[in-house]
Amino acid sequence: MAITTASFAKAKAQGRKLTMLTAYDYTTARLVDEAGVDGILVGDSLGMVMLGYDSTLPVTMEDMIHHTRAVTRGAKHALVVADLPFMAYQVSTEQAVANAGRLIQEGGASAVKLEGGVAFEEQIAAIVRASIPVMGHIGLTPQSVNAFGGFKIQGKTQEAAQRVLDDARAIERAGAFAVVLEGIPTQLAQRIAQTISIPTIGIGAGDVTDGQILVAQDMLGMYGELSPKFVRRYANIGQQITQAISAYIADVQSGDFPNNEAEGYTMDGTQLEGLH
Ligand SMILES: Nc1nc(=O)c2c([nH]1)NC[C@@H]1CN(c3ccc(C(=O)N[C@@H](CCC(=O)O)C(=O)O)cc3)CN21
Ligand SMILES: CC(C)C(=O)C(=O)O
Ligand SMILES: [Mg+2]
Repeated sequence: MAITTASFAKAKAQGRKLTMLTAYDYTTARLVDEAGVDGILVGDSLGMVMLGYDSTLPVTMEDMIHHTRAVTRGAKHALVVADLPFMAYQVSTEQAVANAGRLIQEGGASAVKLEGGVAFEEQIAAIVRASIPVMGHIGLTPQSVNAFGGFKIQGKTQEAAQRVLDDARAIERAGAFAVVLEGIPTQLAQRIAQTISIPTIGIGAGDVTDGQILVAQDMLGMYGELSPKFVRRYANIGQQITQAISAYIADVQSGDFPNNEAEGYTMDGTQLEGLH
């Protein structure tokens, strides 16, 4: 059975931890989906991991739709959530609803995610009114990298923690079905998880949230340019890829690959005699 936003609420009610990972392409979506995660996020982190930018700010709606289409073709079970990129929802509520609609209609996503709480309560409520489920995202919101002066943990002082808690309440009030808590102290994440009734999905927010999310390439050891403390490395796929490619280069150069019996094709030799 396919996962829905109702499955997220049910998991929280039953105390079953929710699992999410990112995917940006068909092949990865299939692998992540077959392993059995509840949700797949087509994150705007694809700008860094897939496109080589040093932040998520250059990512466009066209980028998001292109990758979301690939992921939705590969995901048979998990709920696919797509990020609204920087400037797709900040300018006006009308633009926010229209762009959320494109991720659903053109991308095939089942829900959208946007960063911020109090400041975008109106946008969230309007997208929800258009029958599009919304996931909130607060704390270390990467689209605010310039305002934060870097990818810095948020909510460490009373004033900063109050802002994050107010954002969480605004997101719940606006009708979001879940919220990502990123890069905040575990004690603050616990307070938020106790205060709001919708599922909380943590990344760098400790073990107190209703679920967890990571960037797949981070936990698989395929993307070395960031090493946030919250990433646990479950494999070293990047190293395995480099080793496999080095072996291929050596085999071609030595004449070991290809082997004509194992990896080549033959024809009836008499057919060659007629060639001129
Ligand atoms: N591959 C990837 N993984 C991510 O988790 C991710 C992206 N890309 N792109 C968008 C944002 C950027 N993110 C980041 C990037 C760096 C840190 C980081 O270095 N954090 C410091 C904390 C510094 C402090 O204490 O304030 C760390 O040491 O963990 C955290 C989140 C999370 N997101
Ligand atoms: C890290 C997650 C929450 C995200 O927003 C992304 O991958 O873009
Ligand atoms: Mg994102």
